[in-house]
Amino acid sequence: MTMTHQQDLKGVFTAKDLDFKPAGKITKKDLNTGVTKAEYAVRGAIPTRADELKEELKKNPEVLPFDDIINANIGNPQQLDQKPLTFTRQVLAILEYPEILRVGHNELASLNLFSRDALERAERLLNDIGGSIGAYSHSQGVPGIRQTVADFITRRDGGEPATPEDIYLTTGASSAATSLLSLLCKDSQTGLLIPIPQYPLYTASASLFNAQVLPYYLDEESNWSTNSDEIEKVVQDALKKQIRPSVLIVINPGNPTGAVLSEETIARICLIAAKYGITIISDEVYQENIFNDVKFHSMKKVLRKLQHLYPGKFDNVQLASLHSISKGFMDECGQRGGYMEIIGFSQEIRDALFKLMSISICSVVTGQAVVDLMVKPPQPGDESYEQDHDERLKIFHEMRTRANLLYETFKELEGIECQKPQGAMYLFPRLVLPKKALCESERLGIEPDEFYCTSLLESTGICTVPGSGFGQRPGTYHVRTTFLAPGTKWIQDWKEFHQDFFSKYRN
Ligand SMILES: Cc1ncc(COP(=O)(O)O)c(C=O)c1O
Repeated sequence: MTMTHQQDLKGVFTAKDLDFKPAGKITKKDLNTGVTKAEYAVRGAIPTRADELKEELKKNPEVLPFDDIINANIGNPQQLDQKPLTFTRQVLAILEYPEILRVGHNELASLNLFSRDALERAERLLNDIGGSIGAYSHSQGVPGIRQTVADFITRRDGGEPATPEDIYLTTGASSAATSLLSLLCKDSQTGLLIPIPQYPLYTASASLFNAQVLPYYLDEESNWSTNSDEIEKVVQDALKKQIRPSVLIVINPGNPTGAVLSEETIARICLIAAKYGITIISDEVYQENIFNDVKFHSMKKVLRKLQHLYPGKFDNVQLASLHSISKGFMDECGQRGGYMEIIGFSQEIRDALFKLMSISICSVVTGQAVVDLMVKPPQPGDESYEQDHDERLKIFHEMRTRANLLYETFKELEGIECQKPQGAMYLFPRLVLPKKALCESERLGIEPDEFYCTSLLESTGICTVPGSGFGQRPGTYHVRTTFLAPGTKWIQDWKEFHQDFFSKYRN
């Protein structure tokens, strides 16, 4: 503030006005306890330490036993040098600066900077959006983009129709999930059935919205499968304790497990939802990340099949399914885009959801455009098709090769047991740690898997997340790693670390 400005306020208060002791600052105790209780390990203590080490590497590289931090803690492929799809970025460049179009299609195409189909898509999107990505859109999202999403879902689900009225474009799947949960968590007796292990967005949201977590455990021995009998038992136990099992969260393909649900398992999940009136949130953000001859079945497709097969029985099932531009082949995590499809809800619930979504006006409009590009990539015959197809194939092969290499490496090692990769971007191996390592972690006052992950980070720069951040059966320990980091040296470094760790702590 300049002197003149300070002087403007001189004399505004009397001495009596200023005769008070300044009040203190707010403290943690004044906050929403839901926020204080919530935990999100993907960006927790170990990644925070990795950030400190990254700074240390810049200042004193010689004091650390590694040259780089490998961020295997979060599914963030472009942070790890994955190239964005060219078609996506060409369209976005024009959306950001439509003046480029004034140069003319032929001239732009001859520069080899923009393909003709990118120019056409950008024009169509600008038209649908209403001219500028800098303007708010409809609260459900741009109608033309919702139509593209509905067409995609219809194709994906073998012709089962989807409509733009059921689609919301969202600022990523996270915001779709938190909006839905803020609507559905009525009070502290609301129960959320959450798979364990799970992506911690869901337990953190349960804390934020003061709901009860009703954990259902996935079966590690059968490649982290979902057991519907286990879910039904959790439902019945909750009811006995006067907790309403209101929402069933399914993550398919799973994070952190990578497990992909069979059609039969999905049908059994729908049966529980139909029987007990539980809303399903099906998080399907990894639907394109499928490896090793496994097939993805959407919750919506299976539900529709059941509705045709057993008229009347499944008509009241309420489902919200989520998708995101952060995963698959787009991997545009930073652009923040996604969609949810809501089906089976009554008009009054749809109205309430619309009101809730309209409070935050609309989702990021460039993110909405990327959703359009995700669900409608270049097709054979389009100028970009070959290049786009090759770029996708490269991403797919690199991820699958590294997933399999990491899995094979873990298989060779003692004290680490890993299920075969099926989908998503992660492996979640179990650590069977020697007693001496357990004692050492106890002495340090940390969980054994946290001890392992911390030691891995400090020795190699590889940043992972301990299983405790995702939930695990008591007495078991895991580590979650992505298989996104480029190259294979880090896998070799991990192997050597693991062997040294076991030599040091072997009983
Ligand atoms: C299962 C799952 N759902 C949702 C998200 C968040 O997605 P978005 O970036 O679209 O918010 C993630 C991110 O890793 C995830 O693993």
